[in-house]
Amino acid sequence: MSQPLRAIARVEQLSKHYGSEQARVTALDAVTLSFAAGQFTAVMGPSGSGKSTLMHIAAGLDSASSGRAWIGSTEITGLGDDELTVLRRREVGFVFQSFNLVPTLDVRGNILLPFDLDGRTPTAAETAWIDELIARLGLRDRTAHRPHELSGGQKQRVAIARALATRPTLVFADEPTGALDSATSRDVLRLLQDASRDFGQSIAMVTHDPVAAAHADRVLFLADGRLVRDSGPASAAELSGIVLGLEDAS
Ligand SMILES: Nc1ncnc2c1ncn2[C@@H]1O[C@H](COP(=O)(O)OP(=O)(O)OP(=O)(O)O)[C@@H](O)[C@H]1O
Repeated sequence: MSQPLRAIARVEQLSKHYGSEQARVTALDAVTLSFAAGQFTAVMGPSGSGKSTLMHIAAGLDSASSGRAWIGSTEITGLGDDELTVLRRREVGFVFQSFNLVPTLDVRGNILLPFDLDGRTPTAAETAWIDELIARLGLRDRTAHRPHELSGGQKQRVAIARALATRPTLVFADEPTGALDSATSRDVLRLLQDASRDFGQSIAMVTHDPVAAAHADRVLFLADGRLVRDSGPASAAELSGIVLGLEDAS
């Protein structure tokens, strides 16, 4: 019998509300789920279903209205800012929809930022890995450019390289292929697959794209702030059918 997979991140009865009484929006409604260690998990669902909110709270970047969240065995709900920052810096990579690049740093400087923030320089092996990331993401001739000199897709690739640079245990990626053409998307998805298959990293990826989600080992579906389906690997056509059904129902 196979062993149950260990959870690398977990939320329990997680709710998030925005606004006050009359204008109250429930972004997450008592969601309980876990991301398994070493797995590539995609999160899909209609626009406004709570995907980004879930990722932000699970990564310790936003607070919950109620419920609990863990990274590994550490409960992050209620953790102080300093402890949370150290945990995130050591264990978590995040690709934001807005890329969040530092405008004054060039591409290499942005990719090296997690090391700088942790007060250390990369080892020789880490430098080799960063060079490989730069090559695989097609950024070799852009390393000395600053973000304002890059296209949207190039900025997104820098954000992905930065998130993977320290080989964090857990990577949260919010629409990591949203600004990319289909060939570059495929390269990024392969990189994420390799991160989980070859290096045991856990990937949680929000996407609207069934072709992207078809690269995952597992696909979670949110609708109206609730987890409504938990699927194993599936084809783009199957995932597309599920998403259309959820959109029709909402
Ligand atoms: N800061 C905020 N203030 C008020 N409402 C918010 C805020 N952030 C998100 N929401 C609301 O919470 C709900 C969930 O938003 P969220 O961004 O998590 O959805 P999503 O599934 O990621 O959407 P999309 O696919 O369009 O990116 C939406 O109704 C949104 O309008």
